Amino acid sequence: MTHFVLYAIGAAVTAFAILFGYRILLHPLKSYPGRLAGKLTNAHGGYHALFRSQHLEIRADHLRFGPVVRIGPNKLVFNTVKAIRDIYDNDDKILKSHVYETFVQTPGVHSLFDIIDNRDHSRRRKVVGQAINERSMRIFESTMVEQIDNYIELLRADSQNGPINMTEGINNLACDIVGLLAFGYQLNLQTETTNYFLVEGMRAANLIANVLMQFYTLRRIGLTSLLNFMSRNALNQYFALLEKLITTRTGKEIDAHHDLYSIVMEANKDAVSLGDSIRMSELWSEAMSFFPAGAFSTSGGISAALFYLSRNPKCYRRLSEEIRTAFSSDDEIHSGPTLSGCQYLRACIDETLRIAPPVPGTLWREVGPDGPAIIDGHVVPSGTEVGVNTYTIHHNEEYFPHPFAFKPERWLPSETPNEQIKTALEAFIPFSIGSRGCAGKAMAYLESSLVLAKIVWHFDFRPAPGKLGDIGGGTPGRRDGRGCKNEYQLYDMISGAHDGPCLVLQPRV
Ligand code: HEM
Repeated sequence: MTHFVLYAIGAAVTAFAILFGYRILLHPLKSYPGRLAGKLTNAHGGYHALFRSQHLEIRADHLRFGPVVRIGPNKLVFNTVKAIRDIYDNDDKILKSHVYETFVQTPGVHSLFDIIDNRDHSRRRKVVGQAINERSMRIFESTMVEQIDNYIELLRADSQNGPINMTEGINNLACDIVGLLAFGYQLNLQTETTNYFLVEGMRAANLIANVLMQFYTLRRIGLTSLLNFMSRNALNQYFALLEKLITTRTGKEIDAHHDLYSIVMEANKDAVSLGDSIRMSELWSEAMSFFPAGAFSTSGGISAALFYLSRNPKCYRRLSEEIRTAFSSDDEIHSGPTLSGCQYLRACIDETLRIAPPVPGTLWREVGPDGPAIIDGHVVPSGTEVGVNTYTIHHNEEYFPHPFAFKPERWLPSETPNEQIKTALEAFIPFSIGSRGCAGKAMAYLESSLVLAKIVWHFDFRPAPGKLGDIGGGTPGRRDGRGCKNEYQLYDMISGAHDGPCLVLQPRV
């Protein structure tokens, strides 16, 4: 028995020595710079994903090693605009990485986000995209505004009780909106705690999914099944709610709401073949994916905008003046020429999405079987995972001078030379680009614009006094990329988790 154990240990040590030796000395990516731990194993990325700090690590790696870094045995990250185009706008050679399989709960049931095959994806996107494109938003806007108005009234009441940490309320608002869009269902997260477990569960699931994406071997060896078993009570609660959402919705007429269900059911009627229609299981998996994709991201952007506005009085004053001049009453705040004419508002939103991208990580792609692919002049073999880290490129001085300064003016043609704006736009990828870029961009801008315009119209606000006012910023003295008091901290778990800002709000009307 003892001999057997010794042989097993010896065999394992030898196997690892051979594997690590290969990865360092013979691997096709051997000449790329990077940390030794990353070159040896993806556990390195998994570790940083667990601490939600991979975006900070990757930025530090680029500062140390240059524009191309090997951060996993088979992974390269780039930090140039050329690489953005070569990776994310190159469907012939580059696919979504296999690590997106992490999101597939039931084999064969995909959502838009995790379909790997480009043709399958394109078919699905044509249908699902209809629920969140500009046209759909024109119909859905009144439902969205109703939720935002509830939020403003709750804020008004809460503002009497002292400073408010804005993160939770905005997150609940965004989830309530997505619940209505995805299922035509009123989750009431803003006013009740009954369904709150859904948000907490999805946050935990996001963290786990990100760790598994970075260290995919854990999924291969069955960790997902183990985690599902360990969290079976939470999962049962989740499935019970899902069933309720589904039965409530399917119990109503198709056109009872303008939501994903009505849009998909209508599209299915027109489907030429069975392959073109969306199965029920796929529809509901799609609907659930709207929460992390559409709610956590949008709420992250809005919270970050409030953080930066509250700390940059000049920007805050300029935005208030713009909004309060453009709209003489709350009722006037809706989509249309006046809202889209609020250029400073749009500049504030874009500057927030740059400085605190709600999806701050690296969106992994994989060089497909028709490789190699040429990425920023590098010949990258098939099977290699490649990406650009959004947080890092958004803080690359070459494209964004003074990258840690909140400067909405950098997006205004009246104040910044066209050439500089063009350069910035090429490196600006909060929604990613290409065929796999965000399908909900129109919704994200509409929701962010309405929420921010309404908050600024209804309230004066400033950071809470004392320690509360520091919530959301970094901690001076920290040397891990979180040392800046005036930088909104992102905790990368696909969509970035965040906290604060904590504000004192004073109703104006
Ligand atoms: C500020 C808010 C938002 C940001 C920063 C954002 C960002 C992104 C990014 C970076 C991707 C690409 C993900 C990848 O390649 O893995 C993406 C995809 C996606 N987003 Fe958004 N998003 C936002 C809001 C929304 C909203 C409101 C929705 C509506 C439900 C939405 C729905 C989607 C969907 C369905 C995809 C998958 C698209 C595809 O693969 O075809 N997003 N988003």
